[in-house]
Amino acid sequence: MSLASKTLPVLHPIKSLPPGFKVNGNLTRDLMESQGDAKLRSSGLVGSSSPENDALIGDVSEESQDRAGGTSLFNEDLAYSGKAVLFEDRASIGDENLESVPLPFQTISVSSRESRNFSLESVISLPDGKVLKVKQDSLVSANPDILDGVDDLMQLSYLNEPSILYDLQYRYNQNMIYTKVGPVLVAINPFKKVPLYGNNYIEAYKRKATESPHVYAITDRVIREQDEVNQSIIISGESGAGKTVTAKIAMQYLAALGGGSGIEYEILKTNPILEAFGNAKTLRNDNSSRFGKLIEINFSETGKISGANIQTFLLEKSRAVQCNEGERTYHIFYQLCGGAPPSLRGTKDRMSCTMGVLSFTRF
Ligand SMILES: Nc1ncnc2c1ncn2[C@@H]1O[C@H](COP(=O)(O)OP(=O)(O)OP(=O)(O)O)[C@@H](O)[C@H]1O
Repeated sequence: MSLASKTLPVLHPIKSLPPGFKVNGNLTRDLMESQGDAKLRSSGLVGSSSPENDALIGDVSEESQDRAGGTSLFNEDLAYSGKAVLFEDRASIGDENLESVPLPFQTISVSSRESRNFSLESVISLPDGKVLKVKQDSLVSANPDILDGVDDLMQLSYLNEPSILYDLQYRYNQNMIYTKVGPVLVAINPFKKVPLYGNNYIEAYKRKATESPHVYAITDRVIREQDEVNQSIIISGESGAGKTVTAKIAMQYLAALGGGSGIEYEILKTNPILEAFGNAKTLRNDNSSRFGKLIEINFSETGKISGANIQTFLLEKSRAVQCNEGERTYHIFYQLCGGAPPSLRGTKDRMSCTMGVLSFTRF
């Protein structure tokens, strides 16, 4: 039977789920991958599965249907209607090819039905016109359009994995690689030059002319609050996430604000030396730090940098003598060989061993 031949009932948007509604469980990644991946993800309509949810979602559907009689309840806020999640119970529509079925609405919408094995299914119409059929217990709430690209994820009405990914991607597409989650800063590695750094930006954050999330903003707060108590910035992430670059950006801001004594340049100049002995090319990162680093920067009472202490630990020592296919040992070995006169290059093996011992004693 063709769905097009049916008269679809009017669908009413709801701007939030009934009070007391909870979504438990984890994102069903499989579902996203199998059901139109990015498009479904970008709709924010992907989610969790649990027996409780089955019951709860059943309740939602019924309650939504009850509410559908009173449309004024749902039309009160236009801002929420652009990307509304619609629930509607209707008769079975069989296994027809839903991809080709035109539906009479533009927004993301959901209709549900009970299949033979009693698990609820939903039909979702994406903004680009695609129609998908998914298990209803795999859906979570989408946020309204006005929350697209918020700079603090805490502002989202529905904080779930698809909503977070959608917001981060939305911002990333506009070169906004930084997003706040309360006091935490999330950075997406752009792997390209983004116009977010340099003196103009440093000045803007110094004068508080902008409040966009940024490493500069975090560092600025650290400088201002260190009068009261010592401050720390912890940078974490997987290999290649951008920790080293982020630390350098923070240090540049510290140098720009707390500079004057000249020590700031000495601190910045330690980076190439440490990286020569402790960084190497890996399959994930051409300049991977193979050691941990704790940098302490001291400020005088006048707010100027007065000294620094850099501790390194957990160097991956085995890399000095062996590494995986496609990876390299520490940069220093190649730099020394590259700069050595031809007469010395013939003794490369001996030089590598010597430098290996040197790097062990340094760390
Ligand atoms: N803010 C950024 N802008 C542009 N490119 C960046 C930025 N952050 C990181 N990158 C790119 O990503 C690469 C990897 O970053 P980085 O070395 O800082 O990662 P990491 O987290 O320190 O990795 P590892 O743990 O392996 O040392 C950099 O060499 C650079 O090309």
